Amino acid sequence: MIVRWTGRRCFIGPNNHEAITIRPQALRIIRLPTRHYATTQQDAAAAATTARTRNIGIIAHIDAGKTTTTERMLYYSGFTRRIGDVDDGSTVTDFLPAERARGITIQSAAISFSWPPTSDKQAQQPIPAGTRLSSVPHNINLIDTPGHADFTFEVLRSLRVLDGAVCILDGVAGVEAQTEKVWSQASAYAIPKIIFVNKLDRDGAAFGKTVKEVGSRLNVWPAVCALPWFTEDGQLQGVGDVVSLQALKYAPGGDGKDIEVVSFAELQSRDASLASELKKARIALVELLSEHDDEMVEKYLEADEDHLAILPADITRSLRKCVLQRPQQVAPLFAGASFRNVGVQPLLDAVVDLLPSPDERPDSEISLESNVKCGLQPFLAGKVKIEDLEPNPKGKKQQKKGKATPTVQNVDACALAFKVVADAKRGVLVYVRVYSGTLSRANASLWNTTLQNAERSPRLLKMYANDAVEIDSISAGQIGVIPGLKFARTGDTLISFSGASKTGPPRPINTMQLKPINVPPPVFFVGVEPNSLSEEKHIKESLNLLLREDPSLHVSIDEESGQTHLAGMGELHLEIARDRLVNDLKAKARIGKIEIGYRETVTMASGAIEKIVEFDVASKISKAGCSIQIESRAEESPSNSDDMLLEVELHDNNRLLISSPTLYSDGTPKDEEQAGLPENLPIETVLEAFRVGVSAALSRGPIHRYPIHSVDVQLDFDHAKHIFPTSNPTVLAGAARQAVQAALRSSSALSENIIMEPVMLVTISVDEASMGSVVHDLSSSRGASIISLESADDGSESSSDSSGSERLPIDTAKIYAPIDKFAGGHTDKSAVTASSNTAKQIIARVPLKEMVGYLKHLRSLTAGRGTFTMVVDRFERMNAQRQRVVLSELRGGFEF
Ligand SMILES: Nc1nc2c(ncn2[C@@H]2O[C@H](COP(=O)(O)OP(=O)(O)OP(=O)(O)O)[C@@H](O)[C@H]2O)c(=O)[nH]1
Repeated sequence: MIVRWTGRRCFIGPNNHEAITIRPQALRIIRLPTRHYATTQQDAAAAATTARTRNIGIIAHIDAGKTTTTERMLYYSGFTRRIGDVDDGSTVTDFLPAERARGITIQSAAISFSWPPTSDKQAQQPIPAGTRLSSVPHNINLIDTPGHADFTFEVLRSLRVLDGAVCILDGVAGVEAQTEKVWSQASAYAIPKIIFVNKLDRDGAAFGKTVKEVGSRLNVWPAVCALPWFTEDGQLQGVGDVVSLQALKYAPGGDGKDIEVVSFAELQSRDASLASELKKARIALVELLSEHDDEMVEKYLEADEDHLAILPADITRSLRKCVLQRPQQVAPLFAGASFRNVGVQPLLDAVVDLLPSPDERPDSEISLESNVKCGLQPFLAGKVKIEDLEPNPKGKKQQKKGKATPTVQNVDACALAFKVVADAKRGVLVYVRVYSGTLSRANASLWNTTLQNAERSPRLLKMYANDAVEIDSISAGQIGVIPGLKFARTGDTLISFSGASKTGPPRPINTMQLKPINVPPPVFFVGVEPNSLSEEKHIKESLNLLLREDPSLHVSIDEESGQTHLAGMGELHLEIARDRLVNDLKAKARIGKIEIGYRETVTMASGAIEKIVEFDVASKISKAGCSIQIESRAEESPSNSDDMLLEVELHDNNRLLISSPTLYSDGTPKDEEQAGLPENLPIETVLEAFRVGVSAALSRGPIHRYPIHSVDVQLDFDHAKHIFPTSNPTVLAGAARQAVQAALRSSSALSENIIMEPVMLVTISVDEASMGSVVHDLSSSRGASIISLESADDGSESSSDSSGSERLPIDTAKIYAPIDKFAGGHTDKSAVTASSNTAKQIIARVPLKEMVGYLKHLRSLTAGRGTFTMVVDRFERMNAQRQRVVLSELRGGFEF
């Protein structure tokens, strides 16, 4: 049977008899009712829409083919009329100029399309029981994630909102270092994953070896669902479908829409070797599923123990079940070559058939009052009682027990801003994922629970890469865009609340936050200097925008020198930020050399330093004060004093402890005779102003101007003595800042060896032959401490997953993998295993300074084959000699 995908989708039923055709898809505008006024019918439509939604991401090592595969997905779904090409910069998803210029994905692009192509109406109908999911249209929200290590935060940010992921592997390189890293990050978020082995058209592609590596390096059982189908001379011509027992032959050189479907019977006469391999693969698949799903055992017995007789629909159902198991132990694996347009439609079917819809995902965790955790759904259902939420504030009168949280039913929607982009045409766009309720245009007021401010969102959009369509609402489980927000940053929680006052919803609803993403500390920085004074304002605004887009960047301003530092997680990260600042946001500034972000610390306590300061603002004198003591950070938590009002973690492992002998934690005076705080200064405002002042002072050390690391700051204030009728947040912050600066000067003068350097945890993948020279270089010339040396394929390390349970390594001998006939002579199974055993992994702790420019060096030591990933492990104090060397070198830095 020959099928042509020409904007009409043809589905092949389990027995290859049925063919259903569906009209070509138009850009779909989903109009959903708001939750409040929804009728039962509308609710049913919303539920059907959620069931037909897949929020997925593509994860992989750099250059594995994520963007190339995405372009095919858009093309086959009818979203684009031609296939974009990474190599000539015409892709839909890499739309930033910097991305197109470099051919890499930097900022994840969120994009929606339908698979299979559809009209609006169909997507809101419930799916009849027993129907193959991929035979009815689904709305796929796809987030293309970057593969470069410098953009780990971008990857985490998008993983946070995904319900499932496609992991793309390069069929020549196999499982690479970055793949392992992203895979384990996705596992930590319990994200179900399927695998696509790409680039099987390339010389040296080794499908079987890659399958084995999935088991050994990703510690998951590969369920081989597709096999590459080669011509006799080794050209990739299609794929064998292990589930449906048929083969798909793609027209050579075509756009991948002309597919010949070859039944198993026919295949036996046309290509007996593929037919026989399909049979082996089917047996292996049924055996594997039977080990993880009891129903598959029943189906096997019902089929008279004939692996081939089990219905494809039953196998698909079992695969789906295994994918959704937590922890995931089985990963369905598909094959193809996106660039040659082979194997992408079966992958799209798998996305719909095997990955979960939003309502199949576990409930989201929220935090309230910054330190109480509970599930979002029980909280919104009013099932969480106040006494469960109160963190038992010190010195505070107890709340009445047993009272249900007030007015949770007024929360119309709760959403996470997972990406902020400054679009040249449309201004600032905030990408959100809605976790409960419906964000609606009609209810345009939003409360940002992270920033504690209100914003208006009169318009909502659905993004199709860089095209936007206006919509009325975004319902739970959906991804959409709010244009025009002034403050919201990536990672903020936004809620829509009926009847919110000017100061937002009542407590604790106003503090409710979806689990934030941990931002790793920045380890490189550059100086940013405006070309002229008149440019200062524009540069400040542009930097603010960059920070809203990417919270893994940090900006700090040295009060004394006026110098601005932009800090980031890697050289490429800062290079891209610089491009964005200078080229896209047109900031006229001189950007300095990239330097390592060292830190300063103190080893001697400062003694208490009291400051009372006066500020003259617009001819009005305002006055405030406090007392500060600084010491090296203690391991243990401070003792539970009655005076303690706040304990808060600041950047760089610093901790702030605020105490007052005169106030309760709710701001009322302990002495009832005494006047309380001025009306304009509620306790939250006072504490926040002190926090802001302390953080600002810690961003520059007194000796070397590096940020301060690992100190405890004890701030004491007596409201009768330190807070005046003229006090305001600015002067309170100023008092705290000046007191911290004085305390730092006093203790730094007494401390020694106060510079700390970033030390990285580095994972290097090399082949056995180069391992000796790489280890020697690391330990003799780079001050590394080697943590472990292991074969990357021996599975000698067990891994843990999101549930925290340790999993045993997988025995690769038990993994089914076909023989790689065309992979450079690996013609038998033992060769596959032997070759895969030669990959070695070195894990070491190395100072960042020694890793600058390391990739080039590693390549020269390993004949170009070595790769590595690194993450910040910790900051360590340098010994006196190393500190001297570093300080003497610090005049320089290094050039881009
Ligand atoms: N031969 C062959 N080349 C491919 C295939 N898929 C992708 N490529 C090429 O591999 C290179 C990288 O592809 P991309 O799609 O940009 O990879 P990516 O994973 O998106 O890369 P980043 O965005 O940088 O992370 C490009 O030159 C593609 O043309 C394939 O199936 N076969």
